[in-house]
Amino acid sequence: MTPAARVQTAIEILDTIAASAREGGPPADAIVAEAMRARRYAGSKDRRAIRGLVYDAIRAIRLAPKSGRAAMLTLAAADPEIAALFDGSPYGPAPIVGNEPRAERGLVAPHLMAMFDPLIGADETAVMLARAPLDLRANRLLSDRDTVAGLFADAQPIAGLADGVRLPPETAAVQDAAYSIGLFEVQDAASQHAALALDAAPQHNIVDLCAGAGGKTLAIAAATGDQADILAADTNRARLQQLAPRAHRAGATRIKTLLLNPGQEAAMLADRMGSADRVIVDAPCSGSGTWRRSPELRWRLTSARLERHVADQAKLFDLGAELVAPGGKLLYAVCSIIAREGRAQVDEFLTRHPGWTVDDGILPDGIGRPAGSGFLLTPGHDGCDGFFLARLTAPC
Ligand SMILES: C[S@@+](CC[C@H](N)C(=O)[O-])C[C@H]1O[C@@H](n2cnc3c(N)ncnc32)[C@H](O)[C@@H]1O
Repeated sequence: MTPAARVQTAIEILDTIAASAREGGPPADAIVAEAMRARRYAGSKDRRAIRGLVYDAIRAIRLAPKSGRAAMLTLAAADPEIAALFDGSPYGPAPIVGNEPRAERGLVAPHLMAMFDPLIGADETAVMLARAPLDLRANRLLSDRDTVAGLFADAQPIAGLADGVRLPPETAAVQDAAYSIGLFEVQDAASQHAALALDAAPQHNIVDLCAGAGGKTLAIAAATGDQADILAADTNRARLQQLAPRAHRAGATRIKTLLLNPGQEAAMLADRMGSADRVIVDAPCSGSGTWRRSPELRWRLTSARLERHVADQAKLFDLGAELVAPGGKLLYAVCSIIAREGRAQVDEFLTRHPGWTVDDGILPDGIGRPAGSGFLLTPGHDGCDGFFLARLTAPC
């Protein structure tokens, strides 16, 4: 492909990504992968270049652009080499005419920035779109950190995580044979901290209420030596279905799954009420803590979607509390740096549930910062995804 044809391809892919962000369709990664499959003629250099242009544009622009061309013109305005490729050559983009509209640069709309947790200052926003490293969790059921670190060049231990291994961005770790036999999982340090903050022990009866594909479920199984009984529930069949094969690969044998029907969650969990020693609610959220990895989530964040998340989080927080045995613990987690999804949810929970108390010291020393009644992990302070965590103890 010519360099101009790569730019035109990036424009077409950005058109699809922007439409999908507006309509709540598939994520950017899936769209890019599909676009590459459809363009078999593109070589590996072409693919790398196109992917680079697409993600540079997504990182640069704060809202879903009106068109892929408007997005690429924003990059062209700052990069004469890209501007020169708007040359009207075959398969390339048409020449730039007059005052063609460009997409606006920036992190997110100002009204959304105003909702960030007060701990998020300019130092944090500067790194919220930086490329993230690839974090692994050595699976202690089958391996250990030194063995996993030894598989990769430039592997570093992650501070505060006995099983954490950090690799340079885009290391093809999952292509290593050790992955296919369960020696490690790909898991950001913040998610590893979240699983450990549950304070689970081998004798515990645990519910993971929003288990998804089981990232944290598996970390909890490993932390308890595969001795705890874990119920992994979720309303999303496609995600939950991934858990059984993942558990099998990881050597985790005591995880049961439960597919919940939306609206009937409490009824379907009726026999578990008041009986769990530990419950984790890793609630659906804006994903604003993961913009380094999924920068296009910014384009999906509207006030209406945020309101829906906040309402769902409060409902799941309450349902999680109903499941906890007297004196048991509930971990509330969101991969978000928006205060309403984090510290405000805990404040409101405590008003609705007098008698519950907040646990301190749920993270290793030096990791995270107190944020209201919980803790906030951030890319700038902790070098991991943004995550809000709070652990609460039920009255006896
Ligand atoms: C942040 S994700 C969970 C990620 C997962 N815990 C992990 O570590 O990989 C939130 C999950 O909540 C699930 N969810 C949304 N509404 C739910 C509900 N009403 N009941 C249970 N799960 C729900 C979503 O399907 C999604 O998988």
